[in-house]
Amino acid sequence: MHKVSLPLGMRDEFGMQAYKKHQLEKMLEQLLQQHDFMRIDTPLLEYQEVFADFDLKQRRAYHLVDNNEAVVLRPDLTLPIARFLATNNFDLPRKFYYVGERFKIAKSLSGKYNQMTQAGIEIVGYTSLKAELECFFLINCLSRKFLQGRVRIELGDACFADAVLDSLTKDAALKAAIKKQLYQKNIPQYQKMIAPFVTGKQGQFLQKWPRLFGDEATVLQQVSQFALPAAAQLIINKLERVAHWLKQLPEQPVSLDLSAAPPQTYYTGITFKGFSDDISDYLFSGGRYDHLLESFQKKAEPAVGMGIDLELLTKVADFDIPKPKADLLFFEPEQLSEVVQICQQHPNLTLCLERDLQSAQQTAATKHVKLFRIDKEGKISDAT
Ligand SMILES: N[C@@H](Cc1c[nH]c[nH+]1)C(=O)O
Repeated sequence: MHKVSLPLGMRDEFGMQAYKKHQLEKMLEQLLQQHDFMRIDTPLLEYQEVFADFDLKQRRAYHLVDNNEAVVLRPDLTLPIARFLATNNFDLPRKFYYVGERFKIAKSLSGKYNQMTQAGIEIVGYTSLKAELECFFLINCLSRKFLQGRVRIELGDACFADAVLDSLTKDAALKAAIKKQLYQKNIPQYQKMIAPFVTGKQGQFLQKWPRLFGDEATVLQQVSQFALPAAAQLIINKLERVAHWLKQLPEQPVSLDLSAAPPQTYYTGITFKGFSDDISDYLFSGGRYDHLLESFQKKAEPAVGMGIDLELLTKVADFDIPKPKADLLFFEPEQLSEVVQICQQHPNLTLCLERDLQSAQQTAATKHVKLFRIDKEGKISDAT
């Protein structure tokens, strides 16, 4: 007998949950098509090199070998799209979307699956913050449509930490170590590392930094008390402007987090996450990545994108799932041509496969639907 269990982190999807995810995908696709996004499907398997510059937790990717070349099951969908853009001569700017599987070996006992369906968008070729605003506009649409407007948008900036730390030291290793402790909110270690700087100009800010997250107005008020290095202050000004624009969206809570790690190492500007306070993981995550295409081609292209966790959205989305309830058509095998005609005329009929009429009637009663049969003239009559 063969094994019936699945490899760790894998699952079968079926029934209502699978159907709901598919419906959600269709609705999402409709929204994105309406907003002029073009679909891209890239393969599941890519050369390992595609992900190499950005690590992307390669230790947690599925590594395979194809003709002596190292390949991986894609752990991210943005890098394959960057690879795709570098090899196809598209006129830019342009907006793309995708829906597909990504594979990442989850930490053991985390309860997470290793294969997840992710949807996402990539807006390529725009330097303006309007590209970020389109992401927020879409999050807001989806939040109101599926989550009663409960999605909070949290803003950050991938360059903020460096803008602060560059004013303290040139020591790259020290900067990396401070960031690591800050991002992990490992306060005792963080305090130890910033100790040499607390009497300096940024001292008070450094002490407060790990707690600078939460409602945007509160964080902006707190941060306004510090004299930040010029580069960091410019980022704060930008975040303040964006937060102000964002608040024009209906039912849209906004937060700031100045002490979180950027969700991906390829981000170069504003980063954001969308989550609902009653769910621990985030549903949306994205940012600007103006240098990513340089890994694949000579020319850099400005770009902004976001991933949408379709699994989580399926779990928490609240919407009426259209579930057609079809009546049954009982037929004899020699009536197949009549079946075709009748089904064309009555699209709400589905084939009843029971051998005899009595079993068909029982099935119809159990399913609470009507039963029809085909008479000698090829007409349908009620046989419930
Ligand atoms: N690929 C990113 C999301 C994203 C899309 N575009 C830009 N960022 C992620 O999985 O977190």
